[in-house]
Amino acid sequence: MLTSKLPPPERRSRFRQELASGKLLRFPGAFSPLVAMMIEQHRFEGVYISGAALSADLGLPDIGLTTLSEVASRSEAITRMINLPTIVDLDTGFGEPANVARAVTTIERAGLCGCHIEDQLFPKRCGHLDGKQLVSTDEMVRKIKAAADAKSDSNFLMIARTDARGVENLDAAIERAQRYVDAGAEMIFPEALADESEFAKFRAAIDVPLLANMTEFGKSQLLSTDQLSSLGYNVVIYPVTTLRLAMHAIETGLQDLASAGTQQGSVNSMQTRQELYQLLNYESYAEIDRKLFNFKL
Ligand SMILES: C[C@](O)(C(=O)O)[C@H](CC(=O)O)C(=O)O
Ligand SMILES: [Mg+2]
Repeated sequence: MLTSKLPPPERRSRFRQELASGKLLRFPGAFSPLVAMMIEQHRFEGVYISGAALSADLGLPDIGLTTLSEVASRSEAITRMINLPTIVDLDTGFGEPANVARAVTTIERAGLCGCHIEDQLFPKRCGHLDGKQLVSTDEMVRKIKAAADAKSDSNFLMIARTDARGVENLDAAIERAQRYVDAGAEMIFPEALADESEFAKFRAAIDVPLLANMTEFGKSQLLSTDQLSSLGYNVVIYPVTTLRLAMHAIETGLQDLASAGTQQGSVNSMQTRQELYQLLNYESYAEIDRKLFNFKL
């Protein structure tokens, strides 16, 4: 109720333990605190805060237009309402190594368990589009070092994403990832790998935990949790899935309302009032009022 009672250091150390278990941890993306609460209700292991979903929610394309303050405040609002670990997408880190350091500090203070930065040249693109450009390996290494030094909780997870598979090739992506690990990245996010064999090659070459991005309508084959577990991946994100589901449902409902002149035909597809109140834990808020109004000196 109101806010999570789990202090961030405790949440991060629990997350580290889960990660060490070797079990694949599933992180669907949440574009709002309410969606994050539903992800928790459905017993997923964590929540991902996607740059693509966050910018789309603001009506903007995912080309690096959002500010650190916007990302931090949304991340904090989402993290506050759940006990699950949250990981956020910091795009290219909002600038040079010093900006990356400030971004990591800000996000850590917002209570998150980890973040990723990517090796694209600003302005960035969705990792599954053509025409991306990369910064040099040395430049990215400097950003990773700055990020690793900026952490104050050693359990805050620093993830490096490489977009090199789509720009150069798989070997170049592996080479970059190895350099990023040497620079202090504790997990690697290999963006836009094509299929199972590429996921397997990446796993064989890299010693730290790996994150798989199962975004729809992109360049990667959609692999199941069973496939990703047997491939040895540690975290899987479904970054824009909830937003795409919601937007499609909203569109269908609005079309129905416009054509029929009533939403009656869509009521059975809606979350009910009771379901919403349960998710919000409404009853325990009502309890505050009851206690106060029955209070006697
Ligand atoms: C993971 C990602 O960076 C995101 O912002 O969620 C995107 C997802 C997408 O656009 O589908 C990406 O893969 O670049
Ligand atoms: Mg992104």
